[in-house]
Amino acid sequence: MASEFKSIPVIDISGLLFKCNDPNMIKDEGVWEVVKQLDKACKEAGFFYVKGHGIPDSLVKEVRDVTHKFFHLPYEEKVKIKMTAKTGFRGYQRVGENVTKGKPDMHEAIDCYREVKPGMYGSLGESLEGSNKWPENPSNFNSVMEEYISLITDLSRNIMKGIALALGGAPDEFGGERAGDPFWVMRLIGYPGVSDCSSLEMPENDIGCGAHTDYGLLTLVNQDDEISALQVRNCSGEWIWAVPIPGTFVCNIGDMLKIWSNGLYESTLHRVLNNSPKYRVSVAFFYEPNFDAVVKPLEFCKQKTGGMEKFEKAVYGDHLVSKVLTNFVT
Ligand SMILES: N=C(N)NCCCC[C@H](N)C(=O)O
Ligand SMILES: O=C(O)CCC(=O)C(=O)O
Ligand SMILES: [Fe+2]
Repeated sequence: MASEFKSIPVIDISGLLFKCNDPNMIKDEGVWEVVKQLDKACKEAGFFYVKGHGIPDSLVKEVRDVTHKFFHLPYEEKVKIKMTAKTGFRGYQRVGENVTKGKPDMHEAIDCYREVKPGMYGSLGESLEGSNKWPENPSNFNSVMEEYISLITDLSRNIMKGIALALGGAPDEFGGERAGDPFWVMRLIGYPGVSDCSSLEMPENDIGCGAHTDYGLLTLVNQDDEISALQVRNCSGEWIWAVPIPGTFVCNIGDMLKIWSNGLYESTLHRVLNNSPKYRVSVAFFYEPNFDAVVKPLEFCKQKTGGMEKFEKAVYGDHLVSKVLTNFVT
């Protein structure tokens, strides 16, 4: 259970990154300094900022810039890459199309998933079969995103090595059949500001994205500077702002890591409210288990948490598909 945290910790992970490909990483003091902070943050909040992550600020900013440019285009242009069941749920959705707990969210988005080839995961993966629909406009969209996905995938894998150590496992605990061939999801999200909302004929709703937990392992959010919108719930039910800190990603634990850790780390509820007059963009990257991973509490986590399995086993792909299929009004 998340504690009564009042703010979200900031962790400089450079000490972990220096050594994360070194077979002797577990002997390194700098690594353990980071691991200690990860453990505390994952236990207390399930959320933390990372700085010293090594992805150039210019690329991180460019990803948001091209996303702003896309959402600024007229609807006719955006709908050219419309998301439907036929596109494997990849592509553009307009404001109000995504629903959380039965309520339309005040955001538009492009949903992207790692490619799923026909038949790749049998019936488990069928509804997500397809490849991403990149817009032609802005013209550098595709190349910027491909570079970003490659770097942020590596970064996520390395943070997971630190989290594996923090749980008391080996650095590669989340390799192999667990997450050695990680699935990923990326959502490019645009939240209209308050003044823009009134011009849209939408049911009144100031919730950019309703309260939810993320589905997989680890989420990294790249959010616009200056607008506070993301909120995280602590154990007293207070909503704590994840105020933007330039040069950082906001990271949080997903449902599959909650199961693997037998609840040692939890996937914390969060939501988005854009009450500012400015249009806000965020790009959420979800680093996930292998699509067909069978997820059940790790033995050493079970031992640390009273010896009983607190959660039923899950198949990651099943969990994802069941969420995706209920996220849209069709
Ligand atoms: N892949 C992830 N985690 N996406 C998060 C979206 C959360 C909102 C969604 N409508 C829901 O109800 O889950
Ligand atoms: O926009 C944000 O800051 C977070 C979005 C989010 O929580 C999600 O897409 O899962
Ligand atoms: Fe989320």
